[in-house]
Amino acid sequence: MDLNGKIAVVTGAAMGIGKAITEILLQNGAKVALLDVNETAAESLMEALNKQYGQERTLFLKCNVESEEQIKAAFQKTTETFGGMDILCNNAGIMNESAWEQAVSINLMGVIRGTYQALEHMSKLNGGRGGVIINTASMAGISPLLSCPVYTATKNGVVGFTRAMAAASTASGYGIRVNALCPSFVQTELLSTITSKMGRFSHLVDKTEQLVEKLGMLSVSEVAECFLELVTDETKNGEALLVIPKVKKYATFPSV
Ligand SMILES: NC(=O)C1=CN([C@@H]2O[C@H](COP(=O)(O)OP(=O)(O)OC[C@H]3O[C@@H](n4cnc5c(N)ncnc54)[C@H](O)[C@@H]3O)[C@@H](O)[C@H]2O)C=CC1
Ligand SMILES: CCCCCC(=O)CC\C=C/C=C/C=C/[C@@H](O)[C@@H](O)CCCC(=O)O
Repeated sequence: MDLNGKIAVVTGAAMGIGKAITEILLQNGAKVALLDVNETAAESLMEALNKQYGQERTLFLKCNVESEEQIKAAFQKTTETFGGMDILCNNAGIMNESAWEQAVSINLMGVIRGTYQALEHMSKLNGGRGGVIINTASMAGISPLLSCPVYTATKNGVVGFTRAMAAASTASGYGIRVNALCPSFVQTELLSTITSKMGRFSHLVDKTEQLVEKLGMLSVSEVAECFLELVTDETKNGEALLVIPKVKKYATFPSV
């Protein structure tokens, strides 16, 4: 898929991995709607992006992925402004084992809400052009993180939802590919604040820090490069791409 002139929506776009994904989309010629709850971070990012790429290439929309209404309104505004929707990255996520219901609502239900609303604009069955949806899962969606059982569950859910939606899309003729991005630890604010968010598993923080030490840390741009591969390679559908420092590998699952 050639990204030039394509229209993309990224959730959780103001910081971290979402910001890097937004930047790589812009570098490759796409227009991007940035959705986020953090207006302050988004506004300073928008100022920089407008200078670099021009005001007509980006749009910030305040949107909490916990709200179906807000997602619906944001996608409608994107379509009205740019003339359609070709790419969705469901990226917004948190790690908080204390506020675990909110983690499920953002990390898993937010991906489902985003995907279902996107079908209204992207599915060929609804007059859309088709396209691609990339869900930011995690390595924890394939291999469990003992300090974060709920986070692990949400990311396993995202991988399962991605694989089933890809098959449903093919069988239904939506014309949409659906893939999951599964990075190991990435240098972002989410990772730098984990110690205060492990709730009842705080005593296991050392084990996670040892794992970070052992696996190493990815930069957001390394993750964005892998996102780009999943978007542009039209042979990829229903894939979970595992990204670890110096390792990039498509996950395999037992077939029954
Ligand atoms: N940092 C890491 O080590 C890894 C992160 N991930 C996943 O990558 C995604 C992005 O994480 P990071 O960039 O690390 O986090 P981050 O905390 O740096 O950025 C997350 C962004 O999402 C936004 N956000 C949070 N809740 C939201 C909501 N309800 N609605 C809309 N926007 C919301 C935040 O305002 C922020 O701009 C998450 O899904 C995370 O689980 C996956 C693997 C590793
Ligand atoms: C602490 C929450 C941070 C959330 C950010 C992420 O999504 C990062 C997830 C990254 C990696 C997960 C790896 C899990 C690995 C384990 O299942 C296991 O393979 C490790 C074995 C133990 C060891 O080798 O020490």
